Amino acid sequence: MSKLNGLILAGGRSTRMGQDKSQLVYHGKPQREHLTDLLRPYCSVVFWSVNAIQSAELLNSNQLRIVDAFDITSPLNGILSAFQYDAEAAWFVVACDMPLLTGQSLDALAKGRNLAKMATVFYDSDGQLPEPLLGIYEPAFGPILHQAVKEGAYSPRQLLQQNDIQLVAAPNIRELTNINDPVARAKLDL
Ligand SMILES: Nc1nc2c(ncn2[C@@H]2O[C@H](COP(=O)(O)OP(=O)(O)OP(=O)(O)O)[C@@H](O)[C@H]2O)c(=O)[nH]1
Repeated sequence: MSKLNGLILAGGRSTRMGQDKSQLVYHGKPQREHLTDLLRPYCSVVFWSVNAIQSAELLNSNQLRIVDAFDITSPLNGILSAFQYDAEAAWFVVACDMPLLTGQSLDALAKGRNLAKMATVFYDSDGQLPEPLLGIYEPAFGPILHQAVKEGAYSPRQLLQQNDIQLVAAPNIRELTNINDPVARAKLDL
């Protein structure tokens, strides 16, 4: 079995929130740190997937990070850069903007993992489509992703729909809620 690395997707522009979503505090520490703690039991190492600006801000920190290596603004940049960093690892990917996430969901994904498929992900809240930004991506997904990005296909959901993946029912679909703007954040009971 290939080693499983963690990847916190933190490199988005957070335009709607107006501040870096990965640094918002919901559980006593910045979300990117909180998620690192949650992922650690499943992974040999956990990296933050960051853009160039964030990476420069972290210059004096020893935080493990992978800087976006491609000229696109998309979560796929982060995942592809991770495969470029280590093509033989599998990557347990978690978006930084799911503050309700707990180990319950991560456990369900880890237990539902199918090594013969390219990825193991949950159905999204409609129970129909795959939720791409929380999942385990096997090494076989790397070349597929590379090709897709080369062709300008940047929709992670579409990419999953076109490939052989393992879909798992989320134990608590609420945990997959994205919080993208201050209004949604204010409504959260955390
Ligand atoms: N590494 C990396 N992560 C990204 C990139 N774009 C989005 N993400 C991450 O993917 C997840 C979902 O991001 P979105 O909500 O689609 O985009 P966003 O840039 O964070 O927010 P908006 O600017 O408001 O759309 C978050 O965890 C982001 O940090 C990117 O270009 N690089």
